Amino acid sequence: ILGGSEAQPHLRPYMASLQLDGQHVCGGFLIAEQWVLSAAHCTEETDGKVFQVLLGAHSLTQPEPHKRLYRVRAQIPHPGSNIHNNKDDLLLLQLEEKAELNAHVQVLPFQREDRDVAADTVCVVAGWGTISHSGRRPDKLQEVERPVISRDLCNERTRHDHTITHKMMCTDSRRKDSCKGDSGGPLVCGGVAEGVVTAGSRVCGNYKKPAIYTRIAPYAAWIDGVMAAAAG
Ligand SMILES: NCc1cccc(NC(=O)c2cccc3[nH]c(C(N)=O)cc23)c1
Repeated sequence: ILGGSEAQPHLRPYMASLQLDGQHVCGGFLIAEQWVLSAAHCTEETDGKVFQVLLGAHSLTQPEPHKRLYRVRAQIPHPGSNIHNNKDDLLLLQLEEKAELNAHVQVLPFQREDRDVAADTVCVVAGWGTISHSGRRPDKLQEVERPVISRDLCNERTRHDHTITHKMMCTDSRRKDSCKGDSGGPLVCGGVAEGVVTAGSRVCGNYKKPAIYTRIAPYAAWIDGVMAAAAG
């Protein structure tokens, strides 16, 4: 997160850190007791290794009550996701067991009504991604408020040049922005997850390249279907 501030500890108890060998790789968030939603691009460069999911954390390194690393039973990328574009950039992770819910570990509801969030709506994005252009990584969860911008503005030739579909949304990226390692985290508007951070053009903090999020509502049926099928 560029230009943000340290989150109030455990005020975002849905936040997950997707880790490999104890290293934070991507964000994610708890959508059900045994399920985390993140971004499919997060599995690139992991050469087939399975993530572990850290829940209940504020600091990545310090011991904290209710902080717990969960093994992942299954990682299910959206079938339409691919390495060449940002389409369908969603990843479902089934935890080995149900997460123990408490004040520090909670589910975040996601938007099910497929209607665009109005431009200028101020939303919040949080994560343990880089906090500087030089790639400095934080120990503690960061957050930043960002206004939604219209798809038309985001699709302008000098911005994302008509690559933003109705299943994506954008926020202004002038100075304050999501960045490397924030992918997979939720864009929260009015207490509801409306989008999932996607790396998009990978650029951070440049107003000419607004941040891109995968809208969740268009995928509600896919998410429900995967969870129901796995429940058996
Ligand atoms: N503001 C939008 C936004 C949201 C989330 C992430 C990103 N930017 C990256 O993720 C990124 C940035 C720089 C070099 C990079 N190399 C790689 C990589 N996978 O090799 C990713 C990146 C941007």
